[in-house]
Amino acid sequence: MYRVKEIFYTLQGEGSHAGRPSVFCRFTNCNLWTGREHERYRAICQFCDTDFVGTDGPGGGRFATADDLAAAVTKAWQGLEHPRARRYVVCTGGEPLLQLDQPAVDALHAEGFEVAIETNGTRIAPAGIDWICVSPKAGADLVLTAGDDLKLVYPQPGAMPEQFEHLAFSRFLLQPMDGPDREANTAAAVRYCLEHPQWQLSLQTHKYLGIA
Ligand SMILES: C[S@@+](CC[C@H](N)C(=O)[O-])C[C@H]1O[C@@H](n2cnc3c(N)ncnc32)[C@H](O)[C@@H]1O
Ligand SMILES: Nc1nc2[nH]cc(C(=O)O)c2c(=O)[nH]1
Ligand code: SF4
Ligand SMILES: [Mg+2]
Repeated sequence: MYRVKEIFYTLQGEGSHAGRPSVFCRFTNCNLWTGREHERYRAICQFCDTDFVGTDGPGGGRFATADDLAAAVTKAWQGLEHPRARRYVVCTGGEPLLQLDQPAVDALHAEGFEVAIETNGTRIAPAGIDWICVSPKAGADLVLTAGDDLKLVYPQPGAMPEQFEHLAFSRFLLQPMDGPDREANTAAAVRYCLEHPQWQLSLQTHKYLGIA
């Protein structure tokens, strides 16, 4: 059984694929926060910008099999067929690696999707995921130490960029922490990238655009 908060079609807002039309499949639950506001202060990850509790969002639900999940993702895709455009699904959450397993990845591939994931990196991933973005969290053990984007929310006391830049990723990105200090955090991330050109800036462009 897969539990999914919401499934929706939008542009990838973040990271090195920003701007790409994508189905987002947001799994419920996370291992670093319960998702309940009154428990945020004692969570390992306290800055989360996402509601991942329950299965009540648009397109959300409980899917008994991998095929059912893949059918729901397919239903959400709205792009026209074109030889240059592959269907693209971003598995996120919550923490998608609590639920995304090999049958789900295989079923999404069988529906013609390229499969991407946004993960906190505390769990290993099933084989065959086409694009892996790891966003490490201070105070959480990182076990997924290779992938495509290493996207660090900045600043995070206890998770300095230097700790991660030796890992086996194709790109290293700083994403300003959203919240009351977003402007200052954005300025600090810009400064950091200018001084340390192995890092590049990732903005949450969907928030500036006012889209999901
Ligand atoms: C909601 S998380 C879900 C996936 C996974 N649990 C993770 O943390 O990577 C999706 C992305 O949003 C980022 N994120 C969450 N809260 C944020 C915030 N307040 N400011 C900037 N990025 C944030 C995460 O670091 C992650 O890259
Ligand atoms: N547009 C858009 N892009 C995103 N990239 C990562 C997201 C996430 O919540 O994982 C996200 C999201 O929630 N919306
Ligand atoms: S690990 Fe990801 S989903 Fe979990 S609380 Fe942190 S940002 Fe939110
Ligand atoms: Mg988001």
